[in-house]
Amino acid sequence: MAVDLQEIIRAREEADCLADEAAVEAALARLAVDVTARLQHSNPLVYVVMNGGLIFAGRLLPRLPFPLEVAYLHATRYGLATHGTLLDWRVRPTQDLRGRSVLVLDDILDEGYTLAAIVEHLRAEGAREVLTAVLVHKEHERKAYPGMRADFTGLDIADRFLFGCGMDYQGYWRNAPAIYAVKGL
Ligand SMILES: O=P(O)(O)OC[C@H]1O[C@H](OP(=O)(O)OP(=O)(O)O)[C@H](O)[C@@H]1O
Ligand SMILES: Nc1nc2[nH]cnc2c(=O)[nH]1
Repeated sequence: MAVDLQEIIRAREEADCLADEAAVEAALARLAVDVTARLQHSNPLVYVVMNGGLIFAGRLLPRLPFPLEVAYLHATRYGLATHGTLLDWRVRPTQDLRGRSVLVLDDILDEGYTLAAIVEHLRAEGAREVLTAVLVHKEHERKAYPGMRADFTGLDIADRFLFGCGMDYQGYWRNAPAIYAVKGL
């Protein structure tokens, strides 16, 4: 079905801004300090979770002043919907992970099933340790397991349907530099 671009533009205009550009920048700066302290001597392999992790990784990685390698994997469970279903692996990791420190970067930990499945897979492939970093932790009690959090979190944000900073609305607005909630969702 063709996308109604006017509706996409209206969604952005009517959205609530829950974290402005300054808040996102400050969160990235904090994350960079914490990730550096933890991983600067670990020669990590950094996995970007496509598509949502793309913008987060592009903004965080240049702030990390130590040697690291970057790779990507692609797993999705939302598609264009606002509710998640089964995880669909589109590109699995291909690197040799045995003995490696791995850092997974994604835009959001919502219910956490995506990150939980990715971490389980990377561990099964022999990674020495798997750490996770997300720009956004969504505040609710429906996590894959109680109290689930990433190892590094940029911002805790309300239980709304979000877009911007890598998160999409109907496939659009991943490019928005701040974090918005769709009106009514
Ligand atoms: O914590 P969860 O409830 O599992 O949801 C989080 C996942 O949902 C989004 O991906 P999505 O499936 O929308 O694919 P995308 O990255 O291509 O947008 C997001 O990028 C995370 O990977
Ligand atoms: N765009 C977007 N993707 C998600 N995946 C899981 N939660 C969200 C969300 O709030 N927004």
